[in-house]
Amino acid sequence: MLKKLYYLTDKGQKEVYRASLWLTIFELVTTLSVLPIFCALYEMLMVYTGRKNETSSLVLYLAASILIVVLSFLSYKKMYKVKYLAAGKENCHLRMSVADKLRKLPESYLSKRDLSDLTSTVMDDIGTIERAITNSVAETVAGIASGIILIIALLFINVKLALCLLSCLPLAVITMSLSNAVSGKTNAKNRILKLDVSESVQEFLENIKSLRASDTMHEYQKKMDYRINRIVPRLLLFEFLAGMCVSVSYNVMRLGIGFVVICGAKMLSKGEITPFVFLLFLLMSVRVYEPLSQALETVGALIASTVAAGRIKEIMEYPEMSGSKDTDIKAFDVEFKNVRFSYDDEEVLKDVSFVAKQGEYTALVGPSGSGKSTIAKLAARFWDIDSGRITVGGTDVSTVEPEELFKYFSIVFQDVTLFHDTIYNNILVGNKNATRQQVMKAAEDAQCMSFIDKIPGGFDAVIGENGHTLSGGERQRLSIARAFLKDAPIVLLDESTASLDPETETSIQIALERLTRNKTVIMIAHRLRTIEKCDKIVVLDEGKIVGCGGHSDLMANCETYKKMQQYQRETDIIKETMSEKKMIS
Ligand SMILES: Nc1ncnc2c1ncn2[C@@H]1O[C@H](COP(=O)(O)OP(=O)(O)OP(=O)(O)O)[C@@H](O)[C@H]1O
Repeated sequence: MLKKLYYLTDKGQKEVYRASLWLTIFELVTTLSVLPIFCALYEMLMVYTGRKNETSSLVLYLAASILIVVLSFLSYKKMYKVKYLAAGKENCHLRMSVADKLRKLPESYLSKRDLSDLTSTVMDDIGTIERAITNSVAETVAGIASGIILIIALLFINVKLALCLLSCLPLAVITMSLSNAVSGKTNAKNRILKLDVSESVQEFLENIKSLRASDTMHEYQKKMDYRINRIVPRLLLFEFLAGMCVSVSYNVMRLGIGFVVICGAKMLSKGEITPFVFLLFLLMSVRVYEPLSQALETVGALIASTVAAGRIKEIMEYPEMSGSKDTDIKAFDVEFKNVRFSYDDEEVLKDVSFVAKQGEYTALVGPSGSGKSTIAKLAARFWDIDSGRITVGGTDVSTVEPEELFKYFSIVFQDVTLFHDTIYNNILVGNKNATRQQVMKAAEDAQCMSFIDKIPGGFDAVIGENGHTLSGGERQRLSIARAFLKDAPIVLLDESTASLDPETETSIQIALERLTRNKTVIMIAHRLRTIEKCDKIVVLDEGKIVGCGGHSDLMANCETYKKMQQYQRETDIIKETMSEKKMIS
């Protein structure tokens, strides 16, 4: 059961149960530890009141006490070791499993989930599960088990007194269950609010430059303060209510001790029980509640951990994009046949059909939002399509495992993702088996050396989170270097030279020509100048293909393309006029 709930390994589950067993032994031994002292005191009292002649068993009680102390130490040590080792290992295993699963999930899932939300699941929810394994599971199991064993023992000694002791237990359990149910729901709501706060902080940090530039920093901070302040009273109320319910149920449960005192005194006066039994019950009543209170307390944390486990479950059970790993694609024409695709409910590609041939350049052009980047991503199976077929060398991409398919693609997107690592390792992402020489050659081909040479540390310089120490053009060149290193047969270029100055752009274009020779190239470019020589230009408008052919064909037959060319010329004239004015002034 635990294994299913917390995604434990077989070994992890066994270890948690072992820890629970050792803790139960510890609880029972701790409870028993008062017995030899009690018996010794009772015997001394008997001698003092003249009911017995001498204290014959004191040495025996002393030996029992020592044995109990040793047993209690050993069982606690064993429990501690097993529990913390298991929790550490399982935590590590779960994080790796979630990361592995996220890697296999389709973009359709990842794009729906907010980054803070996913981070919170990977960090906080797994942390909650680790705490549940470390602090709650063994405590709850041991609390309930040792509580039941002690109650059974007391029932054997005297049923009536034992029932007096337990009389308030159902009420305490109901109070605690209610509190747990309420705090479970409140906790879920609080998490949403906490997430909202962390999202707003993240958004603030990411957009700090834009906020400064637009002079809206103060207003934004006010909104953020509001979001943070909104959550504080809720959290305080939650803590207060949870604490109150716990203390009410403790006290309700402890009312049973009062009943034992009243009922026991009456029974003693009537001679129904001996003073020994009465005193034993008084002593045990206090002890019997310890494990039960502990179980009631930790069961709340366990319930809270099931919410976290539910979120992990959602990720772990989300269907992966499956497919064969044993594909041997030999030809690399990329073909779209009657492809329809929607993000959520909105259809963004409507019956798209075209072939990007191996050894040719196929350009995708069209107004912003017409679906160019979506087509490029679908070719590499970032999403699965609604209907139609996308094939690479005749193999339907939906039958190929995404990571296997990815081997055939080199991709340079507009939004470059870099890692907080060295320049060298960032290029190595393209092909982790490449030699240092190959990495350096790729960097040279992508025109990276001009800036790498100037950075202290060169290839081994760390470039910060997402390469924030580099300019847009430098980041883009690193991503092109990765593509060079990968040298895959299909190349997707999405505005790959958009952030480069004209001089670097020209030299990269030359290098890209070398990279893409004899390959299937699908390129997206807003500047039509860069695609006029392409073998095929696919013109898109609102998700439909409205023209397909060479530049001169399209100039003759495609209105959308003609209009785009006209806009491009007008933009070029405006730019030229502006730069002339700049030079004159
Ligand atoms: N992850 C997403 N979730 C929902 N809708 C999306 C997503 N990505 C893109 N879209 C929408 O799909 C449509 C096509 O987007 P796409 O990025 O493919 O267009 P594009 O032609 O490449 O645009 P641009 O030239 O501006 O980059 C747009 O309406 C866009 O808002």
